[in-house]
Amino acid sequence: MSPTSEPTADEPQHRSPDVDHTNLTSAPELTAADLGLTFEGGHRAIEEVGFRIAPGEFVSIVGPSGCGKSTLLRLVAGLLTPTAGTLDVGATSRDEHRPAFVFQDPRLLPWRSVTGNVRLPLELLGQTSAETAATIASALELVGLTGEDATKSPRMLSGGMRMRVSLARALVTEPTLFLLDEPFGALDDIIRQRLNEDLVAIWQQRRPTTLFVTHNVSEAVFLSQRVLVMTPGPGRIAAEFAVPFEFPRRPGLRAETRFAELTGEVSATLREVSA
Ligand SMILES: Nc1ncnc2c1ncn2[C@@H]1O[C@H](COP(=O)(O)OP(=O)(O)OP(=O)(O)O)[C@@H](O)[C@H]1O
Repeated sequence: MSPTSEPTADEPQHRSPDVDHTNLTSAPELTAADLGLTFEGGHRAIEEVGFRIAPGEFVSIVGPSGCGKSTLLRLVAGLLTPTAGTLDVGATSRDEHRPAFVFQDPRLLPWRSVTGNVRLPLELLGQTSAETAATIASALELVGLTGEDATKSPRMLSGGMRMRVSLARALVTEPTLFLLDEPFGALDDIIRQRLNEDLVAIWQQRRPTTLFVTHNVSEAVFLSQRVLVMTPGPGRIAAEFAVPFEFPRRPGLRAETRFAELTGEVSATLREVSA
């Protein structure tokens, strides 16, 4: 564990021989220094947040409820503007990095089929149905949905499948910056674990710079190269943990002593900062 308020990530340190680094040229580096956000009305959500996230890195953020995790993600997405400090997403325009956001609620349009939902971001980019067919098929395959699923209406799908559609819709534009806000929080344990395994595989294949917010420490450790722990609001980054496990992450990792030990350490720190 290392307390951190300044940018500390060191890209080579997080490189793993088991991970494909070939797509890293387009993924952004994220740097924050003394970052703060005070909402209108005076509520300080986060303050003095500092980090450096390497291009293509997978970082999870854990912290007590209300500590500002979603606020931090919204700042990185450009949905909020910092009221203090600096945040650099490695480009003058966030569009350059095609950011994609996934929320706990899949937010599918009920009147559109699975394909129609996944096509939406491409339509917003002005692409026609003929142009998008192959891209949509590839996004659906990436998240484990079949051609038969593609024709279904969202109401015919389980919660886990709806989340797969939400992931496909986010991935269809091939984002280089991937932001996920507690996406699997409403799912049962087994479905959640499968989606975790699939998400790691997708990240390995595409290598977007990824920020993942979760309340679940075990999920954070399973997925990430690094876990940041935030204090209660106004949130700061109190500690960070490097996750040294090789990729791909196998389901059996969760049963290993080294996994339990690291999860225990992160949980203990979270309890400490929350006390
Ligand atoms: N638009 C807003 N105006 C004022 N305060 C807000 C606004 N949005 C969020 N907050 C407050 O800012 C703080 C941080 O909220 P945020 O949603 O970022 O926390 P969080 O860590 O993601 O919470 P949770 O884990 O419960 O989802 C909370 O106290 C919240 O009530």
